[in-house]
Amino acid sequence: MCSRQASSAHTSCFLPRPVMKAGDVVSVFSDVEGKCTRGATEFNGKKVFVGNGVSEVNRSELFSSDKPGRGLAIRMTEPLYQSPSFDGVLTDELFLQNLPSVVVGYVLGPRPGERVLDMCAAPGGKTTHIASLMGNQGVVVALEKVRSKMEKILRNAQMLKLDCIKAYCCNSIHAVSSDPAQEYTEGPPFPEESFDRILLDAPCSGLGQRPNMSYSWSLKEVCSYQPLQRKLFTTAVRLLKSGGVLVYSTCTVTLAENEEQVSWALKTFPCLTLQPQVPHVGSEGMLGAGLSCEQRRLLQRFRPELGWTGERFTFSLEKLPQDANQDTIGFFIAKFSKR
Ligand SMILES: C[S@@+](CC[C@H](N)C(=O)[O-])C[C@H]1O[C@@H](n2cnc3c(N)ncnc32)[C@H](O)[C@@H]1O
Repeated sequence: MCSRQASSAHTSCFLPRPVMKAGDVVSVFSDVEGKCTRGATEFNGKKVFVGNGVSEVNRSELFSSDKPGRGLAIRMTEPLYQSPSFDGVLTDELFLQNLPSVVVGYVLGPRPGERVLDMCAAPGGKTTHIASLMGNQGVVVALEKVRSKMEKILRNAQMLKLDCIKAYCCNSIHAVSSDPAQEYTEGPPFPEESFDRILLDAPCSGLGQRPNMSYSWSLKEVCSYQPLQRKLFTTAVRLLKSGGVLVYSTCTVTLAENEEQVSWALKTFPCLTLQPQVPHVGSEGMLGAGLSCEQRRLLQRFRPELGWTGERFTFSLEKLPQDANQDTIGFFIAKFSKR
């Protein structure tokens, strides 16, 4: 951040550099490459303006302690992005999610008493939503490859008092047992056809996330997700009961990780059929992956372009504004049933 007073003082040789005090009007920038050192008084690196605000603290309170800063430093008065902060609000009752992620839970349509698998679950936003849609009745198995992230799911489930969630640290590619005699056990690996519903909220290139100040991945990294997603998808199909529902979602915008995956899935697994999604508030799937118009209409794509009109809307799934999909992160949802 930089003090507005400070920037005008830069033009004078005679005034000492003013030090930011509580109550000063300041401009806030994001340090795109993470190169600004703590407490630096000048910075010529890459930065992006995110808005203006008023400092709640003196500069010394921000930088003189050894500990990382906590609490509110700048009260934003002119933020560039309109999203309000829900940090720390009703943490034992709410889990903040973006609109497409909430839609995923409804599209999966879990019912009380069912056995549901969330294959890539941390930090558990969708897991906890699914469990609450089930009224905490049945089982939601949440798998996550990274142990510390899996522990976060457990903490979130505990905080929201959702004890039907069972979380395990597991590479979901290997979550299906190769032993045909294997019986269902609480944790992985599971026998084939173990679950009524499966969510594969796949690891992806994340190009739909916003605000995104910079993107430093190589093309090779972006392209690495398609094969990984196919391995996870193959396991998902094996673990799904006949008559079960599989939802595939990503928070990216590439054809390769979205429509091309659907096209591949329909060819590779003739037992799968695309299903209509309720609610359907996104736009249809993109051209270019060999899907028919009818198939593309069954998909849901959310667009990451800034579409903010300044109007506020009250969230209600029955009455979403027509252009709800224009002010969300980029996201993709496909729903399949298995014969
Ligand atoms: C898109 S995020 C999931 C977000 C989550 N569904 C939610 O709504 O909170 C993908 C997650 O999958 C995990 N992951 C990646 N590869 C995995 C694998 N092979 N098996 C299990 N989890 C994996 C990542 O560590 C990451 O936490």
